[in-house]
Amino acid sequence: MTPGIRPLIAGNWKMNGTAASLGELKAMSEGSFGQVEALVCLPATLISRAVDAIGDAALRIGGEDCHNAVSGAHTGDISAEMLADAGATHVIVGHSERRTDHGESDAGVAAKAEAAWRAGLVAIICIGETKAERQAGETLAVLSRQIAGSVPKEALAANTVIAYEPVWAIGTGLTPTIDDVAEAHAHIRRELGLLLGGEAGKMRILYGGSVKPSNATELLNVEHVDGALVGGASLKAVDFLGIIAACPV
Ligand SMILES: O=C[C@H](O)COP(=O)(O)O
Repeated sequence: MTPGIRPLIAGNWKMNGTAASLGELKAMSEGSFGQVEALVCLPATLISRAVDAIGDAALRIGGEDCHNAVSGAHTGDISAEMLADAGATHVIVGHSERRTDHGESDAGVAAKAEAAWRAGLVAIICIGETKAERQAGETLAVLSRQIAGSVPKEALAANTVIAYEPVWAIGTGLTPTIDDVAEAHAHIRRELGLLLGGEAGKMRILYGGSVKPSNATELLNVEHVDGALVGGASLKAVDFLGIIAACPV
């Protein structure tokens, strides 16, 4: 954790969930968050129903991706303004599954972050190396390149969160060593400093990749790990709330 930064535990339901899942979300919203900010990013089909279901609970609701345009001929896409209209407060951009499945580039991710800000949303910008890149010793260089390309230099701590997700740790049950997490997060903080100056010291850097209640405390205790982006373990209230409870604040 970074002194003075309020931790964020963010769920990402990916392509999971129907109306039948709203009960689980309601149970999450009724949990205890303490000093933690809690967010669940949902498929677009669920956002407005989720916002209605949780009422005035502190749990925030976000989207998983947005187009960079306000509106137009982009079949199947959704704009940041539409997400905001549905009640979202955050949106994930540049998740590795989007970069891989939809060929998203660093420049495209930066444009989506700017679209998020335009709509008043917080952009959660994802970066992370593949297994091949790690094995080739390129992890830090990849992170530098992704930060330079995906994080607009106007980013503020108030409207931007960085999520470091080693691609090989997502949904695999594998996590980097604590030393590797510490090295990556310290590197990200340094690179953000070069790009953003003083804002970098206030910006949240999340770790993502096989976070669960049993490993959350150890990961969140690492310097410069200011929260988590959680996939599989965010689908069940008991697991998600377990991660929040494990947060060392
Ligand atoms: O966005 C979340 C991440 O991709 C992590 O997913 P996971 O917790 O299922 O490994």
